[in-house]
Amino acid sequence: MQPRRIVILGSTGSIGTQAIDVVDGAPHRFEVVALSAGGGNLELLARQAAHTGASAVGIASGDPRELARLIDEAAAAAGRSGYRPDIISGPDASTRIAGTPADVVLNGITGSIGLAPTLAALESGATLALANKESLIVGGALVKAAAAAGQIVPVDSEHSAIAQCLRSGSAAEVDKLVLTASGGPFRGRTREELHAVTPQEALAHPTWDMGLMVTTNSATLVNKGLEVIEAHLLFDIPLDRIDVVVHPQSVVHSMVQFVDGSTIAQASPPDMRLPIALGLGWPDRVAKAAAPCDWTRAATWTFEPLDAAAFPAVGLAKDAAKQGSTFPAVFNATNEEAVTAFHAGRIRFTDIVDTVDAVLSEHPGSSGLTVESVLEAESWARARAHERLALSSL
Ligand SMILES: NC(=O)C1=CN([C@@H]2O[C@H](COP(=O)(O)OP(=O)(O)OC[C@H]3O[C@@H](n4cnc5c(N)ncnc54)[C@H](OP(=O)(O)O)[C@@H]3O)[C@@H](O)[C@H]2O)C=CC1
Ligand SMILES: CC(=O)[C@@H](O)[C@H](O)COP(=O)(O)O
Ligand SMILES: [Mn+2]
Repeated sequence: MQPRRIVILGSTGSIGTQAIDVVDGAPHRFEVVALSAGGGNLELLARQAAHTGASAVGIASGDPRELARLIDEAAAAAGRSGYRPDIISGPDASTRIAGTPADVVLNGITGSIGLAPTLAALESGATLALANKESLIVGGALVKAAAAAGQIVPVDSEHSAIAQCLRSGSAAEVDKLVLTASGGPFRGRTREELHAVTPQEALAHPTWDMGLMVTTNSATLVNKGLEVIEAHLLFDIPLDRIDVVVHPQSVVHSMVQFVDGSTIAQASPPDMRLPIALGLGWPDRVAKAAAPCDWTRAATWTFEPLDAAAFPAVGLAKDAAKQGSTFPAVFNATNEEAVTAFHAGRIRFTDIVDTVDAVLSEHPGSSGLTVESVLEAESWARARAHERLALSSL
């Protein structure tokens, strides 16, 4: 059997680098044909290109001649002298790279900037292994309409877990989806105790090592809010039948409760290489993608309710999804701006979700959902967030 041709968007990030690990571990199953990144780490991208032999490499910003020079250097060091991939540069580089002929496109870009690449990957006919949850959430019905049945395979750990649990029952037998949340680094704190937490503390995730945006979103529980919308869109389950439970160990990645009272859960130590490998190989598993649970050692798994007073983000996200149209895009875009302001030291931690709440409550909505209306709502939300954040003080 020929190896599957894989495109990796966001190859220099947490998801992207782990995807290359997965490919390295199963060279008979996968080959990388194209890579893209933002351009913030040209050295790493050049080494990845020389290592994988990808035929095309894209960057959103940065000097393409410098990238070519670094690739030459990295290729010589890797014993691949003369290797010269096509280099594509500019804001639409990942969208163009997403159209490279391939079997699977992994979207590991951060943020709603991933929407156009997601749509381009779907248009190409390849399977879309989706880590970039934001593109599905902001694009909503647009992304779903662009996807053939089964064309989107979730990589997000909770949704990969649910997809695995759903193999044991039909959609009509599902009572509830139950998403687990680690609770983040501030689990157990009151709202008052959250005001003064620092960016450094927010980035100390208890169980996962991830990029800055998703790690911060885990600390505010915005990530879980986004994931409830993501589950609703991926699995067509109504929002009021999607619950969140706090599970600090991050070993049970989510569960499906069936109508007869049975619950099927997926468990494995927290390691994204498992859902990435399943996303690339779907529906087949990749042997030894990650270490399994060690059943010879004592272990305790705990579950507790979410404290919605201290962490209102999940409720806000559900409300935004119920309002529909461009509300989820406004939720996400405002959050992206507020997280950036928090890490720049301009606002307090609790201002992040308060700003999302305030901007959502001002949003007039949009009569239809098109790429243009999403982009317009996002730029309205980003501008409105900036106005509000300028008024916030530490
Ligand atoms: N990390 C994880 O374990 C998990 C992540 N996810 C989701 O996966 C996505 C990626 O997360 P993560 O890997 O942590 O993020 P990182 O911040 O680690 O990586 C983001 C990647 O996106 C690239 N990028 C940034 N801007 C652009 C752009 N304009 N065009 C193309 N590429 C761009 C970056 O390139 P560069 O930095 O080189 O400029 C980098 O390669 C997010 O949606 C996240 O929510 C979901 C579940 C788990
Ligand atoms: C690994 C993964 O899928 C992340 O999205 C994870 O869910 C973050 O953990 P919490 O949001 O549960 O803290
Ligand atoms: Mn997740």
